[in-house]
Amino acid sequence: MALEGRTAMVTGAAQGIGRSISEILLKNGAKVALLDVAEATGTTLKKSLDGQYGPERTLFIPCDVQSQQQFKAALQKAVETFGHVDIFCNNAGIANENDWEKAVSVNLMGVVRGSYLALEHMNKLSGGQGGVIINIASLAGLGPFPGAPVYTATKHGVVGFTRSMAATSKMSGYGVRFNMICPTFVQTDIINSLTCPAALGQFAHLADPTRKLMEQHGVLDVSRVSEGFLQLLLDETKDGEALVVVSKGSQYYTFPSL
Ligand SMILES: NC(=O)C1=CN([C@@H]2O[C@H](COP(=O)(O)OP(=O)(O)OC[C@H]3O[C@@H](n4cnc5c(N)ncnc54)[C@H](O)[C@@H]3O)[C@@H](O)[C@H]2O)C=CC1
Ligand SMILES: CCCCC/C=C\C=C\C(=O)C/C=C\C/C=C\CCCC(=O)O
Repeated sequence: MALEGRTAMVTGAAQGIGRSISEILLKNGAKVALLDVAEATGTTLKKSLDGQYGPERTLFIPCDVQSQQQFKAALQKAVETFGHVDIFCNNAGIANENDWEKAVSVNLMGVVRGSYLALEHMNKLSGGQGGVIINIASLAGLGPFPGAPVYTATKHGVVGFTRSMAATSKMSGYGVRFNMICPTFVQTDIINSLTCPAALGQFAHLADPTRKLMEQHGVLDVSRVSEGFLQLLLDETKDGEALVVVSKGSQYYTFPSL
């Protein structure tokens, strides 16, 4: 199998896109450390995956990506259990325009924190074995998502950070590839934020047009994102790339040259 002997770590793995990415990694032979702040959902998923793949293939670690201490300990536990980690997916994210500081903390600071911890472990210049880091951004990382300015800002941040890290890693010789995925709407629980006045905050009046936007764009199955993830992971020529996943297909985004 393509990923036999490889070990991955996925944040926000208990459900939705993170779960689908974890499952495609397992199907292709990898071992996966599943990180999530939702302990009950993560524990239930781990039990179900144990039945399918055997208990030694996964590890569930309760972890809030906002906590440096928890995140560092989670990586340490995965390394102790599996020997190394060579695939890292920063996927955990929330949509909350009301508690916008938390959205920045989870969606952007969590991605920076996870990427730096993973790089510290993988960096060939400091004894690591190299690896691949794939961050989950959004179509909202490439253009404005009306009604969700802070969500949009965090995803633009993920795109800029990941592209810069790819260039930094290449120029430094770290042996670590950085890529990102920019999906349109995907059928997961986060979609409920669109009809949740508490999540929309001061922009609750835009709930209807935003829902219409979602109908126009279409809502994808999570498998479309995990298939894109596998493509980016296995193609070693991809570095600093944004894979856009929309209803009509998936394609690499061409950024304007400066
Ligand atoms: N569903 C969609 O339409 C799209 C989602 N995305 C992105 O995909 C990623 C995954 O979201 P979905 O699966 O759609 O949502 P989801 O709400 O189904 O899953 C998010 C997961 O992240 C976990 N999580 C939230 N805060 C966390 C924290 N502080 N620490 C650790 N785990 C945490 C949740 O417990 C949950 O298991 C997010 O970054 C989201 O922004 C991107 C484009 C479209
Ligand atoms: C706080 C409310 C935000 C609700 C967010 C719910 C789901 C978000 C998923 C995304 O990541 C967004 C995906 C696609 C939309 C992005 C841009 C919209 C395109 C705008 C346009 O067509 O003009």
